Amino acid sequence: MNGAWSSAAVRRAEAELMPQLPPGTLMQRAAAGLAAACARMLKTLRSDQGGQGVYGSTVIVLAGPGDNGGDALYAAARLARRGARVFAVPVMRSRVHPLAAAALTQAGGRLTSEPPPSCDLLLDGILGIGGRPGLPDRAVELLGRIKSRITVAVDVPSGVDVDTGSVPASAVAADHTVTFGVRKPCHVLGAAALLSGRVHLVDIGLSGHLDPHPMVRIAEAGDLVEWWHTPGPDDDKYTRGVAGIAAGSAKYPGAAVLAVSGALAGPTGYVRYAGSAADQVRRRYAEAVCTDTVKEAGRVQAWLVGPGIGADESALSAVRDVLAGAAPAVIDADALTLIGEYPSILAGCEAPVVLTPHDREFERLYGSAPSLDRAGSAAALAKRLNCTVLLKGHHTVVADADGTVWANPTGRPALATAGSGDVLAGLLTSLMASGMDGVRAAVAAAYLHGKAGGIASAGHRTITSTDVARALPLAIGQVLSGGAGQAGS
Ligand SMILES: NC(=O)C1=CN([C@@H]2O[C@H](COP(=O)(O)OP(=O)(O)OC[C@H]3O[C@@H](n4cnc5c(N)ncnc54)[C@H](O)[C@@H]3O)[C@@H](O)[C@H]2O)[C@@H](O)CC1
Ligand SMILES: Nc1ncnc2c1ncn2[C@@H]1O[C@H](COP(=O)(O)OP(=O)(O)O)[C@@H](O)[C@H]1O
Ligand SMILES: [K+]
Repeated sequence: MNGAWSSAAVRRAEAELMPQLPPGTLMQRAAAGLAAACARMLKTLRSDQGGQGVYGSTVIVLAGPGDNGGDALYAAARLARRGARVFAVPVMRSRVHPLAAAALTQAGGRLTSEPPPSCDLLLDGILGIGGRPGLPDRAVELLGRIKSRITVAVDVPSGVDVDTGSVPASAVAADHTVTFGVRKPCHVLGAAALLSGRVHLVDIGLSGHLDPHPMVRIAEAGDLVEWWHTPGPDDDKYTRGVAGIAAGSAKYPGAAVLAVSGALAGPTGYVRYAGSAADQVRRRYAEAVCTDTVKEAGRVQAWLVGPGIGADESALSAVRDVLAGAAPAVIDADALTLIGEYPSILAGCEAPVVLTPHDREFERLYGSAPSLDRAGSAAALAKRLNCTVLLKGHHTVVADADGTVWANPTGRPALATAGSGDVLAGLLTSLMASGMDGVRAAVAAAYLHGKAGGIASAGHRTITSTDVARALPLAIGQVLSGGAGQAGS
C-alpha cells in the first residue's frame, strides 16, 4: 500500500529527524532532488535543441516567504550553476528565504520584480505545506502573464488545500510536482490532484519517522495481488463464491446486462441474476443463472441491488429482500435513491454494505452534495450509515465507517459513459462474493475499472460501458501478473 500523509504528520516527522542532522540538511536534500528532477525535465523538453538541457535554458522562480520558496531558490541556484538563466521573483513583497536568495545570487541568478515574459521552466515555490488555500494577488498576476513551457510545483501546487485536495480559490496548475519525503493528500484527492500533474517523489529520509498510518491510502497493484482469491485445485464454482445481481427492469434491461458483465469478469465461479430483465441477460450471457426475484434465487455470497431497478414496489421489495439476508450487499443507483427515501431499510441490516453513489446519489443519501473535501464527505456518510462508501467520479474515493480513506489512482474521464457504473458495481459484487471484505473489494473494483477504462480507451478511442467490461479480464490479468505499469493506468 502506498499512502499520502497530512502536513501535520510531515511536520512531526521532520521535527523528529531535524535535530539529528546538521542545520539545513533537509532543505538541501529537497533542493538537490528538485534540481535533478528539473534538469531531467529540461533535457526532455529541449531535446529538439541539439540535446541541450539546463545550459542556456530560462528558468523563472516564483518564491514565497517560507521554506517552500527556500527549496525553490536553492534548487534554482543549482540550475544557475549549470548554466541556466534564472530569474527569481519574490511574490510577497520582498520576503524570501534569505540564505537561499543569497545562494541564488552567488550562483549568478537574479532576484527581480520584472521577470521576462516567457521561460522554459517555471518553478512554483510560492507556498508549500504551510500554505493556506488561495494565492496572493501578485502571484496570480505573475502566473497570468508569464508563459512557461513547463510548470513545476515545489512540494505541492501553491494555493490548494494540502490535506483535502480541495481548491476553493486560485491555485497553480502544474505539469509536474516534485514532492519531498511522502505524497500529500492534495496529490491524489479532488481538484488538486489534477493541478499536481505528474508527481515525483524525492526521498529526504523522513520515512522512518512517519506515522505508520497515512491520512489517505493509495491502492497499488501489489495490494490487489495480496487480496485476490486465486482458485486452487480444491475449489469448485461454489467455493469461489456466487455473486447475485438484482438489477434491471423491463424499462432498463441494459443495466442488468452490464452489471452481469462486470460480475462475470470478476473472480467468482457463479453469477445469479434476479429480476425482470432475465430474458435479455440469458440471451447475452449463457453463463448467468436467472430467476425473476431475489427470493427465488439460491444462496449467494454477495448481492448487488439497484442498477436500473426503478422505484416501484418490486424494486423496493428487491432492496428489502437483499438487505434482510445475511450476505454482504452492494447498493447502487436506484437502490440508493430508495434508501434515501426509506432510511429504515438500511437501519436493520447486519450484513456488510457498500454504497456506490455518484454525487447526485450522495446528495439524496446525505442531504447535501459532497463538499470540495470529497474524502471527508465520503467518510462522513460512511460513518453516519455505518457502511463502506465508494464515491464515484474523477479520483474516486473509498471510505470506511472507521474513517479509513482510500484514493483510487486509476481511471480517466472516458469512463463517464452511461452504464459504466453498472459494470463497476457488478465487478465489486463478484469481488465481495469471492471473500474480499467490503473496503478492499471497493478499492480493488475502482482500481480495475479505472485500468480497464484506460486499456479500452488507449489511443484516444471512444468507449462504451461494454468496452470497459470487455477490457476487465485483461486489466485483471495485467495487475495479477505484475504488469501494472502497462497501458491503461
Ligand atoms: N517539513 C519538511 O519536512 C520539509 C519541508 N520543506 C519545505 O518547506 C515547506 C514548508 O515551508 P513553510 O512551513 O515555511 O511554509 P510555506 O513555504 O508553505 O509558507 C508559509 C508562509 O506563507 C504564508 N502564507 C500561507 N498561506 C498563504 C496564502 N494563501 N497567501 C499568502 N501567504 C500565505 C504564511 O503566513 C507563512 O509565512 C514544504 O512545503 C517544503 O517545500 C523542505 O525544505 C524539506 C523538509
Ligand atoms: N470525469 C471522470 N473521470 C474519471 N472517471 C469518471 C468521471 N466521471 C465518472 N467517472 C466514472 O464513471 C463511472 C460512472 O458511473 P455512474 O455515474 O454510476 O454511471 P452510470 O449510472 O451511467 O453507470 C464511475 O465509475 C465513475 O467513477
Ligand atoms: K509550491
